[in-house]
Amino acid sequence: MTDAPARIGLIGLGTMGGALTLNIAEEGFPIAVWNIDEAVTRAFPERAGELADKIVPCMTHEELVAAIQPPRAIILLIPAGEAVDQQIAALTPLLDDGDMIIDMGNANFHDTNRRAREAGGVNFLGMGISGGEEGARHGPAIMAGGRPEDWARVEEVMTAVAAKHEGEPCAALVGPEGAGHFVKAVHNGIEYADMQMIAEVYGLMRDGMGMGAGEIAEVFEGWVESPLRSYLIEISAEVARATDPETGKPALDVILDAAGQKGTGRWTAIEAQHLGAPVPAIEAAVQARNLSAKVADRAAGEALFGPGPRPLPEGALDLPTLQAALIAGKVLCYDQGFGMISAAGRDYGWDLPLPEIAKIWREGCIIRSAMLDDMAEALAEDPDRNLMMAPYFSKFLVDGEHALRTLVAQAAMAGIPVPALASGLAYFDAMRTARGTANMIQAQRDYFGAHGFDRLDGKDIHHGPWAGHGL
Ligand SMILES: NC(=O)C1=CN([C@@H]2O[C@H](COP(=O)(O)OP(=O)(O)OC[C@H]3O[C@@H](n4cnc5c(N)ncnc54)[C@H](OP(=O)(O)O)[C@@H]3O)[C@@H](O)[C@H]2O)C=CC1
Ligand SMILES: O=C(CO)[C@H](O)[C@H](O)COP(=O)(O)O
Repeated sequence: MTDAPARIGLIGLGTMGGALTLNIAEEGFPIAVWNIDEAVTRAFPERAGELADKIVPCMTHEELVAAIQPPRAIILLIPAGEAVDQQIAALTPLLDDGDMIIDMGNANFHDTNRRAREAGGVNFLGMGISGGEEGARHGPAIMAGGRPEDWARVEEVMTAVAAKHEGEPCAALVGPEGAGHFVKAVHNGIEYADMQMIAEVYGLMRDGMGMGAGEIAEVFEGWVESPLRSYLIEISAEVARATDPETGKPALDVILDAAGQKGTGRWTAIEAQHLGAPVPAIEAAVQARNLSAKVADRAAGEALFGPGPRPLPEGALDLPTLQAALIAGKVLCYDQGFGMISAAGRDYGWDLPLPEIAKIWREGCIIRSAMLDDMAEALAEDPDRNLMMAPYFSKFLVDGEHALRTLVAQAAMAGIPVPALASGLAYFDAMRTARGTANMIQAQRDYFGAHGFDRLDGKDIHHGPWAGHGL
C-alpha cells in the first residue's frame, strides 16, 4: 500500500486488467484498483509481490475515487457491453467535472461514440489495447480515441507501459470518439484473417500432406526466419510443438476444432459492409469460425458425403509453395484491413493516420509482424494507395501469385477448405481486372428494376433495350 494518492485507477483485475495494473505499477505509477469480486481485489497485493506498495486495493467505488489524484483517470478492463455502461453509471455520480473514464476493453466503437457523447462533465476515452496478457504485462499496443487534451493527460502513463519499437512507443491517439476502438476492431479482423490463413496451411500439411504436429512445428519454426516473421507464426510453432500432459499426444490433436469469438471480428465484417469496404479474407475468417462451431452438422456431412479432406497427390504442394502463398495471403489481409480504415476515415470524417497506425502495430500487439515497418513506410509515402500496390508488397504478390493459385487449386481438388486463402486469391484477381463483369449486374438491375446504368462511352443513355421495359 502507498499513502500517496494513486496516479490512476483501474476496474477489472482479470486477465488484461491484472496484467496492466502490474505493468503500470512497475513503470512507477501508483494505481488504485477495484474488482467486482472483492476477494480478487483482496488477493491482488499478494499476486503483485514487490509491486504491491504501488497498488491501492479498494473495496468500494467511493474508496477507489478517493484514492486517485484529481483530475482522476479510471481505466475499465471488463467485458464489453452492459458491464461498461453499469460501471460508468456507478462511477459518474462520484466523479468531479474533468475526471475521466477510459474504456480499454474491446468495445463496439458505436458504443464508444455514444458514451463519448453522453459523457457530460466526465471525460471519456475509448482505448483499444492489444497483446493479450503478456502484452498487457510487459508492453501492449494502444490505440486511443477521444479528445487530444484527454489523451495528453494519460499519454505519459500509456506511452510508458506500451511496447516500444526502436524506442518509439506503440501507443497513440488515432482519432476522436470511437476511432481507437474502431482501429482495434480492424486489428482483430486482420488477426482473424491471419490466424485463419495459418490454420488453413496447417490443415493442408496435416490432411493433405500427412504431416504430424512435430513436423508442422518445425515448418513454422523455419518460417519465423522469413518475411512471415510474426507473433502469430511464432505462437503457431509453439502450439504445434506442445504436448498434452494428460495423454502425451500433441496438444493440437486433443483440442476441439471449434473456435470461439467474442465479437470484434464479426463487428469488423459488419462494419465493412456498412462502409462498402471489401474485406473478403476477414469475412471468410469470421465465417470459418461460425462454421467451425457447427460440430454436429459437420460430422453429419462427413457421414453423408464422405470425408472432405483427402491426401494431396504426391508432389502436388511443397513447403516453399505454402510459404509463398501464405506471404501473399498475409499481404492481402493487411491490405484489406488498411483499406477499411481508410474508408472509415473518409466516411466518418476521422482522418485516421494510416502510417501511425501501422507503427503502433509494429510491436506489442497480436498482429505484430516483420512486414509492419515496411507497411508504415509504404503508407507514409502514399496513404491513399492500396498497400498491395506499393512496390515492396506488390513484389510479394507477384512472387507468390503462382503459389497461392496452386495452393487454392490443389486444396479444392483434395476437398480441403481454404476459405480465407481462396477469398484472398479472388480479391487479388478482382483487383487486377480492369474490365470486370458488373456490367452484367447493372444490365440485370436495369432489366428488372429500371435502375439504370452508366455506359463506357459516357453517352446520356441509361436504360437498355430490354423486352418489357417501360410497360
Ligand atoms: N484477453 C485478451 O487477450 C484481451 C482482452 N481484451 C478486452 O479486455 C476486456 C477484459 O478482458 P479480459 O481481461 O480478457 O477478461 P477477463 O474475463 O479475464 O476479466 C474480466 C474482468 O472484468 C470483471 N467483470 C466481469 N463482469 C463484470 C461486470 N459486470 N462488472 C464489472 N466487472 C466485471 C471480472 O471480474 P471477476 O473476475 O471478479 O468476475 C474481471 O476482473 C474485454 O473487453 C476484452 O475483450 C482486449 C485485448 C486483449
Ligand atoms: O482483442 C483480443 C486480441 O487482440 C482478444 O484476445 C480477443 O478476445 C480476440 O478476439 P476473439 O475472442 O473474438 O478471438
